[in-house]
Amino acid sequence: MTELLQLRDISKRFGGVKALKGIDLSIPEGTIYGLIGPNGAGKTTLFNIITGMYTADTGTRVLRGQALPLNLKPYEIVIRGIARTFQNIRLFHYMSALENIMVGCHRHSGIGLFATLFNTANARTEEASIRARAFELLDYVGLPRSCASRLANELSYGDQRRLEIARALATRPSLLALDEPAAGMNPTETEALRVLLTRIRDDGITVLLIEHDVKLMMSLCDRLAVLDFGELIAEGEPAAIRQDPRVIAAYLGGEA
Ligand SMILES: Nc1ncnc2c1ncn2[C@@H]1O[C@H](COP(=O)(O)OP(=O)(O)OP(=O)(O)O)[C@@H](O)[C@H]1O
Repeated sequence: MTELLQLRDISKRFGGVKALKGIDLSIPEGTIYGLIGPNGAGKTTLFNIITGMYTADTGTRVLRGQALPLNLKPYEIVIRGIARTFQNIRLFHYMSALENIMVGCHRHSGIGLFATLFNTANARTEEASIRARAFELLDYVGLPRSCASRLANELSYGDQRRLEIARALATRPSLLALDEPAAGMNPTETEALRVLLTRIRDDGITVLLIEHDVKLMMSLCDRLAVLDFGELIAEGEPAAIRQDPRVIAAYLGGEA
């Protein structure tokens, strides 16, 4: 399996708290990869380092063989191919669903300020192709066309989560990073999420997620990394993780 993202010796300290202690991790291309562990284990910190929200104190990140310097800003990480969603949905609430997706598509737009301001023929053609791509993504994540013109904050919770995924996909990432995507979802929405994430993986986009729903993670993920007190205590396929004594002691208890 080809490695998409390699992390080496990633550490992060907040004052006296060692949130991450020299994490080595490789995410293989074409997998759904899960981060699990008890509260305070360091999952969010690692996720935020991968997506550029936090700067690690030590370590290296390599995406498809290209170094991602630790001081890159979140938007620079997006440009290099890692897009994310947030635990607390962060859509542009007073823009339509379609416009939210179009914002993501603009990262690939080659049209400059002059063309945009003067609405040149090139700008109009580009705008039309961005709109068409946004409609494709709306369909892809399973949102009905009737959602396109509705304000993002008028959509149901599950649909807003789908819209966030569509906006992230619009940046054409090689790694889609999802922070607790099933939080607050009902069982029907969770099942639909599982189908969508499997499809995204099958279409060639690697998926990284943090999620507290252990049953979902065990059945959805191809591989899991387990953190505890800032250390990686286990890594592998769910079947092996479920039986790992350290994981059972630290996290799974009777849940596996
Ligand atoms: N911004 C911060 N400032 C200070 N301490 C922090 C900060 N972020 C995280 N920590 C501390 O770092 C440790 C790891 O926290 P982190 O949020 O990464 O864990 P987590 O595994 O995501 O937990 P949870 O499942 O509860 O979200 C904890 O001790 C936490 O209190």
